Amino acid sequence: MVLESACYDVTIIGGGPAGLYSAFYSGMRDLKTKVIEYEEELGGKVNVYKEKTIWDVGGLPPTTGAQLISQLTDQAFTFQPTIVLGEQVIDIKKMDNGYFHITTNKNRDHYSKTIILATGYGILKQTKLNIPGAEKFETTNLYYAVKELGKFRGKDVVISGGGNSAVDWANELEPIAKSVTVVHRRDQFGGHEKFVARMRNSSIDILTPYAIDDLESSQDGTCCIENVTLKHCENEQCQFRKTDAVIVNHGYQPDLSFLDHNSIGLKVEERRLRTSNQMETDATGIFAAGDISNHSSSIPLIAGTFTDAALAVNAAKLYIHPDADRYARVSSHNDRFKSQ
Ligand SMILES: Cc1cc2nc3c(=O)[nH]c(=O)nc-3n(C[C@H](O)[C@H](O)[C@H](O)COP(=O)(O)OP(=O)(O)OC[C@H]3O[C@@H](n4cnc5c(N)ncnc54)[C@H](O)[C@@H]3O)c2cc1C
Repeated sequence: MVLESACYDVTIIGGGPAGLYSAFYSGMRDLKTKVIEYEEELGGKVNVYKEKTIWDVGGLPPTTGAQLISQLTDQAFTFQPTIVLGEQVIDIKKMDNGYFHITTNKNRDHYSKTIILATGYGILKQTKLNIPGAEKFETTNLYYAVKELGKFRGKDVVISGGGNSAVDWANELEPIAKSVTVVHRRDQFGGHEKFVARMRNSSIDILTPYAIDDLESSQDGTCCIENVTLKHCENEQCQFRKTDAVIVNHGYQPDLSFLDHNSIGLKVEERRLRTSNQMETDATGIFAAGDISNHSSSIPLIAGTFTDAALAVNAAKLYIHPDADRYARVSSHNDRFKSQ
């Protein structure tokens, strides 16, 4: 028997942009709210690009990832939700009274009338370089994320990868590094056309179709990479680069295993959850927002998470209180702000 006082109206799983905005919006709708996040910090994927400039959130001047996290977190705390950090949700069950029982890897139990899944593509593990012994350089000059741009000032940097991240980091580093070489298996790059064009028209040395084949350690006993061997993917000819830092952006292997084996009817298709345009999943009482949600208008960008979050919270409100207003009122008319 679960005490009503231990039960939340809404439990949001994931503390990235979708989860943080859901927490704010849920407070606006006067719902008792909890956020459960696996990492020890809020912000979701934005934590991997804290120093990158984000240009495409409406109404915000170009903002760093760190600033965006700070502002989203402040906003999420407006109505004092309960925040649980460092816990991975591993199971969700529906109880006889219709409430949800959520279990985490810390053997803790959480109870909720509704759930908003804001897990992104899941817990992210970076795809590592497939070269024996590469891991020993991770404490020196092999990077899977750029947390501090200043570290690369005046350095010869090799970036491996051809997606958004590789292109963005190449452009961000070009003005401050001594040299930037981008190595990619294909001739085509992902990301916004404008940023790919900027990379191609800069001093960045682009090598395609090449891949890193070997890392050579320095002789001074510091366990740093000093040279990289780059192999042509078709004719296998090699090029060599002296380097101070290697950045690898080969994407992520996401862990969404708790949804793969769920007993409540959630359907995962290509690592995303099928949702209606009101953010309902296939399991009644469970809604989704952000990158995890797959609906006809979904867009895997920060701006898209905000609309999803508002829709998911409104749907959760109606699920608990069918007579409630369908939408929250304009924020300046919202009763909750009269006391702020
Ligand atoms: C390098 C890079 C650059 C980007 N640049 C931009 C940009 O410039 N502009 C833009 O609009 N978008 C950008 N994006 C995309 C943007 O970051 C995502 O669209 C956004 O973060 C999605 O937010 P989300 O809350 O849905 O998911 P996420 O940010 O992925 O957050 C999900 C959270 O859920 C947690 N979680 C997952 N599973 C569990 C579990 N079982 N239990 C507990 N917690 C769990 C995760 O730890 C994570 O913190 C970029 C993405 C990357 C990778």
